[in-house]
Amino acid sequence: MNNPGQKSFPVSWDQFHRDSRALAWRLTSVGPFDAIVAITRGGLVPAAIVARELNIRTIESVAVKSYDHQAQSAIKVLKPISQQVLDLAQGGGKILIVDDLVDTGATARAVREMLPGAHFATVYAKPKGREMVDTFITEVSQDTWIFFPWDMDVTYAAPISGGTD
Ligand SMILES: O=P(O)(O)OC[C@H]1O[C@H](OP(=O)(O)OP(=O)(O)O)[C@H](O)[C@@H]1O
Ligand SMILES: Nc1nc2[nH]cnc2c(=O)[nH]1
Ligand SMILES: [Mg+2]
Repeated sequence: MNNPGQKSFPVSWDQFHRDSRALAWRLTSVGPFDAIVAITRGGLVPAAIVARELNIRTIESVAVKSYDHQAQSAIKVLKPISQQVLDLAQGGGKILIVDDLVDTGATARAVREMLPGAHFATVYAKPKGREMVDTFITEVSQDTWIFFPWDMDVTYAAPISGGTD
């Protein structure tokens, strides 16, 4: 659930797929890329969609945890980027880092430090973190909580005019 006073922006699977495809389209003018690094867990789904669209077969993950539910805590690197992908970047390979969203930018900053020359892309961006991202599709306000389709279920909605059916 979102915090009181916070707006919510629920995203369906269809919309997420469309927005991730739009991100892939935008990235066609930046690539080609030799590898994708997905920031788990939220970056895994857009990374798969972008990889399919841009025909990228080398996909690495980095596990960074910055939130317990909606409370932000210190950044923890639970799984670093493999030496193979770091070597690829060192040797001049073009790396694309993908995440679902940037909020404060703390996660993006931490991963950018691991791969300074990489291109950083997210589907959604909030103003505080926008500067950390090279390419994104949709900006939402800082006081909005984005609900992703994998965090939601189909449920009853009361009529706009009130009542129960
Ligand atoms: O810009 P920031 O303020 O750092 O927030 C953005 C990060 O927060 C969420 O991940 P989270 O750490 O909640 O983990 P998850 O991807 O496993 O849900 C989201 O997927 C981003 O990775
Ligand atoms: N699901 C979700 N995770 C986040 N992590 C940081 N901001 C957000 C957000 O708006 N939605
Ligand atoms: Mg994440």
